Amino acid sequence: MKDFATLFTAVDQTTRTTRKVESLAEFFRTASDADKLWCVALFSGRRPKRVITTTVLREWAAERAGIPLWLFEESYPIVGDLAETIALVLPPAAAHEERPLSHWIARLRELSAGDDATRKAGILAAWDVLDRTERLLFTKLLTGGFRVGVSQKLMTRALARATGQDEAELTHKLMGAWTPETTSWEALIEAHDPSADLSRPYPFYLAYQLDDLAALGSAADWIAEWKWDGIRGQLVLRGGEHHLWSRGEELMTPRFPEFARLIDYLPDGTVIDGEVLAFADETPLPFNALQKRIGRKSVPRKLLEESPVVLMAYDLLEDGGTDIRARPFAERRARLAELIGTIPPEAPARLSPAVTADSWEALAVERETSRDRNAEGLMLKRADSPYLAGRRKGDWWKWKVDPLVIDAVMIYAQSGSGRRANLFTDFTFAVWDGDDLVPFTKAYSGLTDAEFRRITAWVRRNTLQKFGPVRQVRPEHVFEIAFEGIQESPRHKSGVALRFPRMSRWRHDKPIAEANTLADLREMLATYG
Ligand SMILES: Nc1ncnc2c1ncn2[C@@H]1O[C@H](COP(=O)(O)OP(=O)(O)OP(=O)(O)O)[C@@H](O)[C@H]1O
Repeated sequence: MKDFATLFTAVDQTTRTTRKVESLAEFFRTASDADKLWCVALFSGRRPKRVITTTVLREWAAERAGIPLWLFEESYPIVGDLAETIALVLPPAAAHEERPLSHWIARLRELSAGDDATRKAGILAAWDVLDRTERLLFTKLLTGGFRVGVSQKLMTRALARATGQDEAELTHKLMGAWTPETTSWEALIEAHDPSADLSRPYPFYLAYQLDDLAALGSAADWIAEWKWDGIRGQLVLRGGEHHLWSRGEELMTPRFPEFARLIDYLPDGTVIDGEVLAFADETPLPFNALQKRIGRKSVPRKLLEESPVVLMAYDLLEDGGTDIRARPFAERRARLAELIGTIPPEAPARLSPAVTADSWEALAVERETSRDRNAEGLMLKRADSPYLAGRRKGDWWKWKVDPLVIDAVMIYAQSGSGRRANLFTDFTFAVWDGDDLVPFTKAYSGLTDAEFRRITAWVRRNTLQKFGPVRQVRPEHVFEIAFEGIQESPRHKSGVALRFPRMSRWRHDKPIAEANTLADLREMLATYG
């Protein structure tokens, strides 16, 4: 795994995006197909299952290093990373065995099937023949944690460079339910038979916050819709099956079993983009109703009755098995209206209606009624635009009524006091600045008691380091932080201070790479500060 270790060191030691892309592209040009496939998998969040708990691993590492456990425990906070601590305390390897990355991952799988004694012997034997960086990587993979400062987007850019394929096309190929166990490099990247994974979604198109209405030109070139307060979903109907994807590339199908009925009404080869919305008596319900159904794997009957959902459909990406994303939005929408028009009202799909007004002023008046409809404002979409991949400025704008929210990553947690002393309730949040997470606010309130209990259990299992009462946690969860105002502040590292920040939503649907950036905060400061 020497070449993968070299790649890891190269991307770990630079913050420069161009260098990272070059190193990754070099790996993709030279490694074997099996190793390239695993590299893509690891950098797109598809990690092998955890083989062993970190507690047991610490004991074995201390034992192998010939040091008492307390000394290992003392070293860990100084190094800051468990796999790195282990790599440092172990005695130098007696021999070196050069095997590819895919070999060591296959070995992990064998070990996870064995009993404790087999695992221990296998892990110690591996540590004995790997050099320091290779051990670090092997150990990271053992504990199921492989986090490096390389986003999926960067990895895809490097892959595009190495293969000569189009980046957006590759983004699409890498989506879906594949794992290195279920596919090959040839099938995934080179041959790419679309029927190989019938569930594969298209990359979601994401919007920007509207900053300058005047720059949009004539209102006649735009289609406005309500910005629904639900969760984004892409419904894929192919091969007689249905799949519902979240924008975080998570399959939500079992959580929303009611959408199975749509197979009876919509033709095979239909892919719809829309909002999953709690909905009763032809009226959207507040987000709370939907919240109850998020974060559970399956849904009891009672909840299905209490919180019924619809797919508020707003775009058609595939029609009769043909990718129609390049067609103008107005045309895709007209076809979507035709399809939805054939569905009886008891089936859970509606067309997101256009909000019509003959000028921006008239539309602004309509927008003021958003809250009464349980909508968050308006979405403006250019009528002749194609459906693009990812967040691109120009064709989709969010025009919210309450724009002061930011999606941030939780990085520190502290327990509360009094009644809440046994719960973690005080959190520090960060936004991205390049590849770094920069803390910018604390928040204490806004979650339900059940959510506080859940996050508390998670914090206990995912503490990276303790600083007195404060725990640094694995950056894994995104929360929407709502606030009343934003000001410049030289006292804060981020340069901004928020008024009355609170957690307005746990964004289970967002991966951390999608959290907001320091640049977004600064833009808010310029507009609302
Ligand atoms: N009519 C609509 N058309 C498109 N997106 C809509 C619509 N109504 C609600 N949405 C939601 O708005 C989101 C678009 O905003 P954006 O792409 O920035 O995602 P986001 O960061 O999740 O937005 P937010 O945090 O504001 O909900 C979509 O992901 C979708 O869930």
